[in-house]
Amino acid sequence: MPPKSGHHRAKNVGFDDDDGYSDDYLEEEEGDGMTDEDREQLRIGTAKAREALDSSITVSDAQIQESLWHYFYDVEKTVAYLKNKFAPTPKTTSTPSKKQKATSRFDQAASAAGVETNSTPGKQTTSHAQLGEIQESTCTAPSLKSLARQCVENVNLSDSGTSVDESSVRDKSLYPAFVDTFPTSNFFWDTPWGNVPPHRLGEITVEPLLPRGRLLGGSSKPSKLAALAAARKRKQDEAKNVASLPHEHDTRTEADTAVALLDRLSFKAKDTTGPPSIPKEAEKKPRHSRYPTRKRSPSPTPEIPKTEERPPPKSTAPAIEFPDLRAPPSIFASVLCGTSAHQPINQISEFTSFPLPYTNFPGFKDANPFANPSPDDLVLSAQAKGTKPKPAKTKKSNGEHLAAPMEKLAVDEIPRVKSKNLNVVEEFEKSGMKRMANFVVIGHVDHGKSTLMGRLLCDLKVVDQRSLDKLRKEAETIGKSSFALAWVMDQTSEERSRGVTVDIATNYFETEKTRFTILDAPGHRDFIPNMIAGASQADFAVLVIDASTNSFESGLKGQTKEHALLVRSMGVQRLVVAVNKMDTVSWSQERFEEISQQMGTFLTTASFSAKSITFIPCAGLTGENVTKKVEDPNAKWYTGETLIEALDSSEIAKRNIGKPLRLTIGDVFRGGITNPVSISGRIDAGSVQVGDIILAMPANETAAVKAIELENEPVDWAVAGQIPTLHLTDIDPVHLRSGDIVCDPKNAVKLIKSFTCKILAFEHVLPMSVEVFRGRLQAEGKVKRLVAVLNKTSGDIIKNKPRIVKPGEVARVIVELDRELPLEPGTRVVLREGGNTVAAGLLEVSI
Ligand SMILES: Nc1nc2c(ncn2[C@@H]2O[C@H](COP(=O)(O)OP(=O)(O)OP(=O)(O)O)[C@@H](O)[C@H]2O)c(=O)[nH]1
Repeated sequence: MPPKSGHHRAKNVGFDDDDGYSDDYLEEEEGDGMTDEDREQLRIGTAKAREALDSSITVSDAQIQESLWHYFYDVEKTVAYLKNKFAPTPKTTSTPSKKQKATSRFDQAASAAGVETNSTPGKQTTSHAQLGEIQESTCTAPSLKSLARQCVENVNLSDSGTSVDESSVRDKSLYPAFVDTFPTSNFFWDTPWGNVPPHRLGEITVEPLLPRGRLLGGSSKPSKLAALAAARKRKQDEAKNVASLPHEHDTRTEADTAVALLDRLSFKAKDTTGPPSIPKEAEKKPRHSRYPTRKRSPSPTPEIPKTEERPPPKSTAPAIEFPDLRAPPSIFASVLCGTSAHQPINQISEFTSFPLPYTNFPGFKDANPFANPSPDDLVLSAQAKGTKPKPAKTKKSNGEHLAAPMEKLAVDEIPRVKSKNLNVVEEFEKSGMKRMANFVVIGHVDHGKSTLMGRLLCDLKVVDQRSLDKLRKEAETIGKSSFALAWVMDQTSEERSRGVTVDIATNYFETEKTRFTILDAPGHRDFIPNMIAGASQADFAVLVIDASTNSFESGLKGQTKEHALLVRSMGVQRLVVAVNKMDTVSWSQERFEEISQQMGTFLTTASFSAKSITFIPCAGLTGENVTKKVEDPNAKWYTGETLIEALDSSEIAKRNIGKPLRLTIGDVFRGGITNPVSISGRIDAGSVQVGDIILAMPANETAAVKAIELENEPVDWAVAGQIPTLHLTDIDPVHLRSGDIVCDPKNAVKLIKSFTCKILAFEHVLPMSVEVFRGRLQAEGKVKRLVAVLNKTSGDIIKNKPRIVKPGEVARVIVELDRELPLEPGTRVVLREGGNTVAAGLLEVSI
């Protein structure tokens, strides 16, 4: 028969079914929905309870019935409750008048460390409606099956330690000792995290005895039905246990059970070595006279005992240890280290470390992993045996050890580049190398000098066809296709864009007899100094003349004559005259002979020997008669040499290899990574080898020759007539300029300010201001005095102290410089005035 009333329904409600109830539903069922059977049981129970109660106890029927209702018409329970509740005995101090918030574990720990807790006094009334919340917070430890049952009944027991309203305490009389002596806040007090002793491990399968709310559904307040159902279930369990226990007192048995549990937990409230937070006042105040042996555990206001007064803890007696304020070790750390670093060794037990399954194996316990050498030790010892180090040499004392490097720091004059000390003259003779010739290409602007040299290099395969095709394409791009061959020599962007040679361009080729160095000079008058620099390095000259109509004539008025005179005044005796662009005049024999006659007359006037002059008709653009015979039918009249044959047959002046080093710097290169300072120039006399110390003049600074390159190949030495590149060390680049003289420090060039010079006059020469050129070396000066006019051939004096020297005359003059220059007898100099060359000559004597 299904229950009809709420009471019946509550009896059949399992805990698990309670989740579906709400307070609203409870209120609705608690109306006057009692059945007749309920009313009859209440009436009979009331009569029996009235009989059992003493007359001294004043209680109303309604109160009796209320109790019967709670105890499911159990008269005996009801009477016990009513006696306890309404007995005239004085009220105990079990309920503090002031409700204070209990001290949490943290606060107790803080108190133990001398930190006052911030207890917040306040009233907190716990009602039956709050039962679930309280129980949830205090009795959820799964290991305390029986304890949880107690918690269900002791609704006034809270973690906060706050006593509840007197009227609402209905079960306190049943378990007062437990309530007063074991606040759950201390339950885990002596249990370090991760080191729960086995006997305190919880049983996960414990049935929930309390109605759950909140997260598990339902109301946050436990329903009355749920509380009654729990109480009924507890009653049934008690009935089973009571049968096997002495029948002295039911509640006492329950309390003893709790005491036994506390003993197992090593909880000694009476022990003087107990937790310092236990106040003595609390020990003096028994909560319930019926169970006076149990003391309440920490009071709300713990008293901090003085450390010095506390006796030393007995190691044998289990005691509650207040945790250190420092954070306990993690499980991982506990497994690794076994225990906290600051825990006393004598307290290390099996509970202080996380037990691992294999730790109980006898083999593991007896194992001593550090008894034998480790694998690393074995390997190291084996290695030590295999490669025994040789006995160390006796080390020098510290003083000797430090003295050795100091000796290396000694300053000496030995160059860092070691010289091979070669006899260069012998090396040169033994080498059997081809004769070497440097020629300068001179002539008026645009007469075809660069084009002619480009043709020569291409025909001699110095420049391959692919490179030439590339140059042609690039020249076509900017509309200067006719300059493609000239670009073989003119390699700077400025020269290519302007179509004009600016500086000396150097290139190399060789024939069967000779290794040639080309010095392509600029034809424009603005670059005469550069032309002079090139001419100063030349053994002979190639004068290029444009055979086109009017070009030859304009050249005579321009740099054709000037260049010829300059090279002659600088010592050049051999001259090859290339009558160029013969294709433009259809290889006219008349034109060629006209030019040859006019130029021959002029050149002989300029002190060139007729037999030292060779005229070659050619066309550089087409390549006719450059390296191969001309095939044009109009040129049948010419049966002479080609240009290359004329070059190869040129006589070369004797080298002054055995004399002291004299090198005219043609160019200075700075900033290379491997070679920070390099110079190039013709060796006028002497030789140089790697490791030599040289002297730069007029800077008067020495340097070491680190390396030598000749025609882009490294060599050990170089001799007069060659134009090497010297890589230097131990000198600042500021001391090296184009035109300076590099010489042997032991036979240095002197610096002079005035000298006697035999000149060939190009213009009228008077005592006058002039610019003095020695190659690229240049200085302001003046013709101070005219000494004499000389015979061109014999050099005899024709006239002393002339007032003027006419063009074409040879004279001896005294030149004075504004600054000192490295000059010596035999040096070729050029005198220029206002951009015109007025004379060139040979330095005779320094004054
Ligand atoms: N028709 C013809 N033109 C030539 C010949 N040689 C050179 N040219 C042209 O003459 C022009 C000038 O030639 P370049 O070689 O630059 O003359 P350059 O004497 O080197 O000039 P600078 O070095 O500036 O003094 C170019 O346009 C050439 O194509 C030739 O044999 N025949």
